[in-house]
Amino acid sequence: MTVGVLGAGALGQLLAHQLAAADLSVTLLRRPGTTDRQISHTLHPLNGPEQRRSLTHVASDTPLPLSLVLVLTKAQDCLNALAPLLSWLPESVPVVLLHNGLGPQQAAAERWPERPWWAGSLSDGALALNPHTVRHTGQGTRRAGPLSVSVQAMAMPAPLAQLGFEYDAEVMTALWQKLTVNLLINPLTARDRVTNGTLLHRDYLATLRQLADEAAAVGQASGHADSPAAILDRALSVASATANNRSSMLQDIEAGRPTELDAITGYLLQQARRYGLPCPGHQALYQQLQG
Ligand SMILES: NC(=O)C1=CN([C@@H]2O[C@H](COP(=O)(O)OP(=O)(O)OC[C@H]3O[C@@H](n4cnc5c(N)ncnc54)[C@H](OP(=O)(O)O)[C@@H]3O)[C@@H](O)[C@H]2O)C=CC1
Ligand SMILES: CC(C)(CO)C(=O)C(=O)O
Repeated sequence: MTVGVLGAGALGQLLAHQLAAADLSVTLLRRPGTTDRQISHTLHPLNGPEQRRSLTHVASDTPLPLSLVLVLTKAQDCLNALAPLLSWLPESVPVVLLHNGLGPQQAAAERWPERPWWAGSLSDGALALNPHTVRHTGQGTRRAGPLSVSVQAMAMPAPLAQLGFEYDAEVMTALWQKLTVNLLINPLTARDRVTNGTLLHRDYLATLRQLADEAAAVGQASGHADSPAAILDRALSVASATANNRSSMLQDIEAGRPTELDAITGYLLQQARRYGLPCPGHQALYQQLQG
């Protein structure tokens, strides 16, 4: 059986190489209408020489014997990318949503309630040098866990364990915590066009505190007991560990691509409206970065 990777970008290629290196069969699932073919891909790993592999590309609306699907599109593309695949994929095949941000996970589980949904997050760095060459720029932690109630008794699919994912029974907490990091780092670095480490300068502290306070209030209203201090500390330690990185939102803006703003700040603002909580700091960033 084969693992399907939907989203053949930076992270999708990295995980496809790593699955193939673990002797697992893997197929990159491309947009409908794409011609099926074998393509030579190159991985620049964290250590050691470059690796070349021939990877199979198949259009996502072509039925295949898949045992698992990893979804590595950007958040805003996730539901559209899933629709042609789920039109034929047997309902027993687990699907793992791995994009940043929140919102599409719940939307997918509501739209296709019979599916065994998993979700997770990675803090690796991966940079696509061209459509068939990827550089692994940072080893991160990887967590995944059940999203659907029907999956809660299931063991984690073996390929996830082989990729180094840790099982997390409370995956929504992990996703919330990753969201808070992205909420504090991504919009500010994208607005000011600065590296993550620039946010450690004292000029940013008052703004980061405000963003953490607002996020904590929304988190507490929606069931995440996360304090403003914990949110601020988490973001500052990630900014320090990734000081030279340009956040994914900044990279998207610089490349003229759509950003994941709606699944990050947009998601928080949607929850804030639901609970009647003001979030002027996040609202201002959203307006500055929108469109
Ligand atoms: N890169 C990184 O270091 C990290 C990324 N992440 C998160 O992982 C996710 C993926 O990131 P990344 O790999 O950088 O993103 P990329 O933009 O590099 O890749 C996204 C891929 O999704 C594909 N795609 C979009 N729509 C469809 C569709 N309808 N059908 C099939 N494929 C589709 C795109 O295909 P096409 O080429 O045809 O446009 C593209 O190859 C994001 O949520 C990101 O925030 C998390 C941690 C680190
Ligand atoms: C952790 C962080 C902020 C690293 O740059 C990230 O997830 C991103 O850029 O989207």
